Amino acid sequence: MFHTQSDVVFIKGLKVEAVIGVYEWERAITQPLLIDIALETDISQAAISDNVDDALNYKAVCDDVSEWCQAIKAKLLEHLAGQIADKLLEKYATHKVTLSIAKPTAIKQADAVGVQITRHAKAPSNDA
Ligand SMILES: Nc1nc2c(c(=O)[nH]1)N=C([C@H](O)[C@@H](O)CO)CN2
Repeated sequence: MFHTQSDVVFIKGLKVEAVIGVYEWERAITQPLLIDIALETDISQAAISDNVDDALNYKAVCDDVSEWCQAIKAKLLEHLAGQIADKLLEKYATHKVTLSIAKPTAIKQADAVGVQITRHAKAPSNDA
């Protein structure tokens, strides 16, 4: 489908404590993650109705993403970001997700390190 609108629901600086990392010592602790999410969606119905049931609910997204990060216990940020983007596209009314996940305490000499990815919903197939 071709999307002409470019409305976005966003979340900035979502803080999650989770098991993350490739080294053995990292598997035994939790570390802070800072997550930014932009979900492209059509907000026009919610803008008219003023009803949260018509909106892509950012509180629900925050709760889900926190739970998924803690459950996945990924080694690489790349794996975690890919899994979360796929789940958001599957569960929510969004056709494009941009997600960045930072580890603010991983590298002493850096404010933060991390990854940013953009994923699109698969186009519906024409197979009957
Ligand atoms: N591109 C990546 N590089 C690294 C990652 C990662 O997830 N993606 N992870 C680590 C370690 O877990 C690191 O955070 C420990 O300081 C190293 N490089």
